[in-house]
Amino acid sequence: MLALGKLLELTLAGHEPSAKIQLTPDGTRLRWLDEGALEVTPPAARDNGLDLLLSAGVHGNETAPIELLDRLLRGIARNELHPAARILFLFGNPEAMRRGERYIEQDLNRLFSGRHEQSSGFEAIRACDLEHLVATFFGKQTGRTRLHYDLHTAIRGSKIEQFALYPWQEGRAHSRRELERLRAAGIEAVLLQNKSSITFSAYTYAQLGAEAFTLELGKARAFGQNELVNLDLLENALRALIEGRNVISGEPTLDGLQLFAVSREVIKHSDSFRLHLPDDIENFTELEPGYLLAEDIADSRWIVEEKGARIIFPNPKVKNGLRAAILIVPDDGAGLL
Ligand SMILES: O=C(O)CCC(=O)N[C@@H](CCC(=O)O)C(=O)O
Ligand SMILES: [Zn+2]
Repeated sequence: MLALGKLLELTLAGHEPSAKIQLTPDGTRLRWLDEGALEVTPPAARDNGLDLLLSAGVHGNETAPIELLDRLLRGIARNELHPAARILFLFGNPEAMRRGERYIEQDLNRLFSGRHEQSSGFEAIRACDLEHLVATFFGKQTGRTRLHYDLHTAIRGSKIEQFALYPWQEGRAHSRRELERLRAAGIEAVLLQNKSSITFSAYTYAQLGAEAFTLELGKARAFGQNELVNLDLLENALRALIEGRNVISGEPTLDGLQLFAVSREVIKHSDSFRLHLPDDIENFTELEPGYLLAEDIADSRWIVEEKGARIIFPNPKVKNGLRAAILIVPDDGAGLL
């Protein structure tokens, strides 16, 4: 196998490869760009016009998706997988991956769309570098298709194990076709955002015009301990996308895909913030109207008013000013294009 196919090994060891460019026997070019960043270019005759960004490790302890990208890249480097798409493989936070932690100084996934400029330190520099790498990858060419999957796992268990978050941009409708593709890849639910955000997928969606998603793929576990999460459907779908094969067999459908909209983001404003949920509560747990969800400084209270409300990503330990939970409600998909 080509040495550049071992991007994960190189990244975990903190090694820069001596040969930055390598070619597979079928003419696919691998180019190492930076720590944790590798570009794959198919031979011109096979290029189908898709620019595919696959990222994982934006949170360093979310290893199942890191292992998934490692398998895909090794498949390409072994000449077993024959790309028709241009691909950028990214491991977001190499230092956090080496330490097996979510982040080192601050959450990298809250530093995009320029937010890194208001900050300093390790993750702020990396967010800036990632924005440049991605903007360069997508380039200025028109007529190509831009797609980004930012792969994550969640801190806690979930009533719906594999789900996606679909960013938002003023005047732009969410795509039914992209949701059909996700459904075929084993994604069980999609949360449609309704305001801008500072996450990685929100950046590529709103600033670079890509179709972009954060995918949540089970619970975060250490390297080698991910046998409980079955990513076979997603892996098959990604292999098909890479090779330019149709992912969806038969009539595309959204049947079985649950849609949700954000009702409210719960923001932690101070150290007095208290979240009134059991520690082991699962994502997508329903909360009854009238439930006192959280309290914060100056007697502010978060009370559930929405019918059918569910909670995701409850985390009272986030830094002040950041999202400590999301309240979501079922969506009928009427706004899809
Ligand atoms: O389990 C949790 O509490 C967090 C899981 C996680 O890292 N989720 C992403 C979602 C990004 C998005 O909103 O698109 C995050 O919080 O960064
Ligand atoms: Zn994550």
